[in-house]
Amino acid sequence: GWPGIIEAYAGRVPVPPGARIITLGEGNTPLIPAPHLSELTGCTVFLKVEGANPTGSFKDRGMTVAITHALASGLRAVICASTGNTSASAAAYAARAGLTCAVLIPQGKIAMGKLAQAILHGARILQIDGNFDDCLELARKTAVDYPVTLVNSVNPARIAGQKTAALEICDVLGRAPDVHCLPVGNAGNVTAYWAGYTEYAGDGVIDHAPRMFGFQAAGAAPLVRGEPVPDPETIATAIRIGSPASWATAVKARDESGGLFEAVTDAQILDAYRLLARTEGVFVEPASATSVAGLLVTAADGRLPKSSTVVCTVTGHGLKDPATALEGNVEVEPLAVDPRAVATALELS
Ligand SMILES: Cc1ncc(COP(=O)(O)O)c(/C=C/C(=O)C(=O)O)c1O
Repeated sequence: GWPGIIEAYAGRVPVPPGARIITLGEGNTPLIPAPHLSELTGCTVFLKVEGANPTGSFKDRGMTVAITHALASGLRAVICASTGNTSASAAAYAARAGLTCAVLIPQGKIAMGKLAQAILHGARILQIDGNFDDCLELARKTAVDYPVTLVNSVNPARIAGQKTAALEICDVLGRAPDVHCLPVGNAGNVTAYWAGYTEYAGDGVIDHAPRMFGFQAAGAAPLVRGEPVPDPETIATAIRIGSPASWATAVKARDESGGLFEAVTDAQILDAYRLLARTEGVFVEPASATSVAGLLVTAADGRLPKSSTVVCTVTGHGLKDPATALEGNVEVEPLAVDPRAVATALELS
């Protein structure tokens, strides 16, 4: 069976010699055709469904490596700031490794599914009166002063693990896509994908790397505006980040790939969120739908050439954020108990 990304890509994902590998079988996620999005855009669109990872997001790819290194270092605790998915993943992998996990999250701005994961995995959870950027600053300072390993995506082990999504896409497609769409928050993932694609191009495994199209929520789009956003706001809480830690490498990925960063509105994100679930059968959390919202916008305005082969990474499972799924999307009325009422309500007749 699939051994997890460290073993599957041994030699490309460095771990300390003799280290005990901490894995939950992450990676090897579905790369599925998206016929409806292909029809809408005139492109050949695939979805890289990262919600299929063990804790329901792409973070597991990086966390298996970061926790393997942390365990080998001899330190007994890890720490991370998180909008939710990093903390869920760190908590799971730390639990498996027998390490203590401290997570700093922005008070009141974490989706319930993610909080449930951190709690059940036994993380020590501190809600900070501030945003993600404040949490990250505090986590960084704590890791300097205390014997804890910072496992945010500023940790290179995270990037090394997360690049394997790009490798998998090339291994399955037999080529790189022309364009890769993904949501961008702290910008570790766009950095990691670019690292993976350029590694494979450098090794001659693929002829060319794709153009990287990174999308941010309009209220949290520092890379689009070219300056930090002091008070980022978006319903896509996973990418409610105003000062990406991997700013420089994200800009490098855009420029070297001939790609772009673009902002999409919360309304466009929610439309894509519903469209994905209702036409492609794929339930993702709002931040993940940002990549599809961006695909639709750039296809409509001509920046995405027709007939392109496009991969959209959808980064987290929809179950992470049940509250948003229920908001305004459900007509829940009491129903009479006779079949006629059912048929009428379901418009079966
Ligand atoms: C579902 C989902 N989609 C996209 C992103 C953006 O990735 P990056 O650009 O690499 O940050 C995140 C990020 C989450 C955190 O940053 C965290 O969990 O602390 C996410 O959870």
